[in-house]
Amino acid sequence: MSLMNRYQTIRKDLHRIPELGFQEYKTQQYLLDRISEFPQNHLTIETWKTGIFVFVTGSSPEKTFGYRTDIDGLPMNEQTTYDFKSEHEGCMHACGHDLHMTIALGILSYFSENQPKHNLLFIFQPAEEGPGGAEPMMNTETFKKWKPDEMAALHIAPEYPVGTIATREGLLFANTSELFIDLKGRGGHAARPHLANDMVVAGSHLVTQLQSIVARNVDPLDSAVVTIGKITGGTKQNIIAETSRLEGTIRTLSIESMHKVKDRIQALVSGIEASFECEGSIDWGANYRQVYNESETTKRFMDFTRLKEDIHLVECSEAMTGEDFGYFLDDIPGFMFWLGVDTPYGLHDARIEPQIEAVEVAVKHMIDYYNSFS
Ligand SMILES: CC(=O)N[C@@H](CCC[C@H](N)C(=O)O)C(=O)O
Repeated sequence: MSLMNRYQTIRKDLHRIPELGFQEYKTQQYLLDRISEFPQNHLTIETWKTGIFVFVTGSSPEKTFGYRTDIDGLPMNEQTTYDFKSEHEGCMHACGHDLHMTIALGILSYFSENQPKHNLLFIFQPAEEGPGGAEPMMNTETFKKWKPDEMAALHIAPEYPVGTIATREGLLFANTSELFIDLKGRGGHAARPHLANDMVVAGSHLVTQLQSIVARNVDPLDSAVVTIGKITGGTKQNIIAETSRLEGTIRTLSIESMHKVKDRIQALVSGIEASFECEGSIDWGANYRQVYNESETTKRFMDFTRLKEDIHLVECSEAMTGEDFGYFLDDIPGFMFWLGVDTPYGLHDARIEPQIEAVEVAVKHMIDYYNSFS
C-alpha cells in the first residue's frame, strides 16, 4: 500500500470514531494498535488516561524533541459529503484532530524504522477542545522523566492551500477562558408574568449586555472576544422559565484584558441579579495559556521551511483561537504552526473537508526538520 493510501485509511478510520475529551477510548486503542505495528526496537510506550506517550530513543542523543497531537472530537452533527462519516452520532472531527493524529503516526512510523540521532517524544493528548489535557499530561511523572528540550505542534488551516505552512514568532493564539453563567429566578404560568421572574428574559438581556464589553471596555488597539455559543432555559413554551444558562468562551491577547473582561462579566451578572431579582453564578471552566512561539526555535523552523521549494511559508498574524498547547510553550521553547488544508468551511464547521494531501506535506516536512539536527 502506498504511503498516501495508508494515511488515507488511517485518517478515515479515525474520522469515523470521534470522541469527546477524556472519552477517547476507541481512539486510544486504535492509535496503540497502529503503533504496535511499527518496529519496537527504540520505542517505549506509556499511557495516561486516554492519552499516549511514545519515546523514541535516539542513536546518540544530545536532546529530546517533543511533538504533540490532540486526539479529541467535537459535539457536532457531521454534514460532510464523506462516505466515511462519524459513526458516533452527535460527535465529529471538525477541528482536524483526525489529520493531526495521522500526521503524528506518519512521523512516528518513519522514526521507528529510521532511528533518529536525538530522542523524540510523541504526545497523543486528549481533551484539547476542553477541559484540557496538556497541563495534566505535563504534570505526569512520564512527561517529567522524558521532558523535551523543544516542543512542536501543528493545526490545520482551512484558508491556506495545501503546501502552505503559516506561523510567526511570538504570540500565535489567544488566552482563553470558558464561561458558564447560571441564572435562577421564579417560574410560573405564561399568562401570569407578574407573579414570576422570567430567566429567559434575564438571560437575553445578559447576552446583549455582554456584547458591550468588547465594544466599550477593551482598548480598541487590543483585542478580545466574548462569544455565547449556547443558551438553554425553560421547559415548555407556556411555562415561564425558572432558570437559564449561557455557555461561551472569552478570548484575549493579554492576561490583563482577560482579567478586565472577567471583572466586567462579573459586574454585568451582578447587575442582572439586581435588576431581575434573581441569582446568578459564574463558572470560568477551563482556562488556556496563550500560544507563544519562542523566538530562536521558531526562527530556525521558519528559516528551514523557507528553503523548501515545495512549501510556501506565510508569516501570519496572531489569531483568537485557543490551544492548550500553550501550556507546553509556557515551559519549553518551541512553536506551533498552521498547515494549509484548503477547504471553504472553517474550523468547527460541520461541513469541513480538509484535503488529505496536507498530511504527506506535514509528515515529510517534520521528518526533514528533525533530521536536520546533526
Ligand atoms: C483550535 C481551536 O479551535 N481550539 C479551540 C480551543 C477551545 C478552548 C476552550 N475549550 C474554550 O472553548 O474556550 C477554540 O475554540 O479555539
